[in-house]
Amino acid sequence: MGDNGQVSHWNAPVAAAPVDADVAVPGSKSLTNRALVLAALAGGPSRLTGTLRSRDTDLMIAALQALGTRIEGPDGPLAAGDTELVITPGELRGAPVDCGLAGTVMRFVPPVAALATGSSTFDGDPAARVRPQATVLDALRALGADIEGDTLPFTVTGAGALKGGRVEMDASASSQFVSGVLLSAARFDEGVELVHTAASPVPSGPHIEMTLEMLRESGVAVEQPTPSSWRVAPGLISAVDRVVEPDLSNATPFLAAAAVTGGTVRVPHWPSTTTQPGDAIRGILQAMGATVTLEAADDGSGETADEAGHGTLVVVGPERLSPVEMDLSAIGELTPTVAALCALADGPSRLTGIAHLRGHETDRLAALAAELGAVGCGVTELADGLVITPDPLRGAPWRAYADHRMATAGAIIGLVTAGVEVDDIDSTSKTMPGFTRMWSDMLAGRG
Ligand SMILES: O=C(O)C1=C[C@@H](OP(=O)(O)O)[C@@H](O)[C@H](O)C1
Ligand SMILES: C=C(OP(=O)(O)O)C(=O)O
Repeated sequence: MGDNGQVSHWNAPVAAAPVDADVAVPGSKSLTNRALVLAALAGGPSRLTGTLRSRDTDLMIAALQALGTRIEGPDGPLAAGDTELVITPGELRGAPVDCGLAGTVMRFVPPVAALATGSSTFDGDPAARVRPQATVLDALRALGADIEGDTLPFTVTGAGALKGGRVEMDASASSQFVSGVLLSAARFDEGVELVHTAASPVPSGPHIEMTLEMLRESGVAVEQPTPSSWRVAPGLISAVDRVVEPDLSNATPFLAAAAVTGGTVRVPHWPSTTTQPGDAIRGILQAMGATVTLEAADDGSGETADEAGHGTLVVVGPERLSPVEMDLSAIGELTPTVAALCALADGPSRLTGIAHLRGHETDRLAALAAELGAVGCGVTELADGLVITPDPLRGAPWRAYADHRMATAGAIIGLVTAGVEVDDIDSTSKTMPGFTRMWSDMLAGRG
């Protein structure tokens, strides 16, 4: 659903020819929302450049503003399109928080509210009320917080400080439980020692790496004594200015467009090293037969992508896509794009390790099975994944379930299947409000 509560139908356009386009994608959701939290907890003002402005990041901005943080544009009060932000921490006070459907707001802001003075009531979209939440609230309770409720809506009543210390949790349902606690932990009196108790690793490992890397950039002492435990020392979170990388997960539908039409898509400013899981699309597309290269930026500097720290990612689609067998546990966010690619491959694919996707914006395994099935693809739902057996596809309504990545998966299928009608394309505003314009620009070859 869009911000205005309207559901917007969209006839996914068919590519009349192989795509050939340059596609610049906006900033990363995950980097933006971590940077905002760290800036709100820091010892002084920070500047954020390349900020993603979308529903999820605007909800994070609104939450932190309500809790007492000043967030402004480069020339004063924050305007809707500003991507350069000046963030000045303030005394934290309780306030109502709208999480929308944003996992990062639901899981990263409660620890901040526990450090505030007064009550913060959290709520969100109907679909957010069924997303896993209790793990992070139980951890905060064990660390000294006063919290009523286990799912949205819930109330955190802060006393201006939190004791902290050692806490155990089973974070199998979401890495965001770990990231949420770690991001605020330097401000707890005793810091934190956090232990994940399940035998299998926390999913979405790169997102935890992202948290650790950004904490270190902010001068926070963080250690990982074992693969499933983390220690954050109490201390100052330094104010740092950051430039947000493009959102590589949001680049994947466009790169998939090159792959499924046998065309070419170039994405500029692709980082040569990154903690973003979206970077893994390079290897996936290669395994499926595409040609993938990170070229030096065409900026006259003469530097290689490695020297410059970024380049232009070029994907050239193959004649036929090869099927894949993959454990996607570390990069679950890419599943809807990868599943759409698999539906267009020339043999059965098996995607596993992604049981936690059942707690994403929707149960993505059930949703992908239903929608790929509706357009004629053979799909078997596993407890932790999907077996996708391609068959000739036909047009049909494609339900997005308020999930931005389900909507973009429908767009990929629609490139090569006439009559795919996405019921709620506005759901893409969660992380990419300009999606339909970017998609038609890509099809028109406008970079
Ligand atoms: O920390 C983050 O920014 C995210 C972590 C992942 O969550 P899960 O571990 O719940 O999959 C990912 O899927 C989500 O889109 C963003
Ligand atoms: C799982 C996702 O989002 P969230 O941050 O809301 O968990 C996602 O964007 O794929």
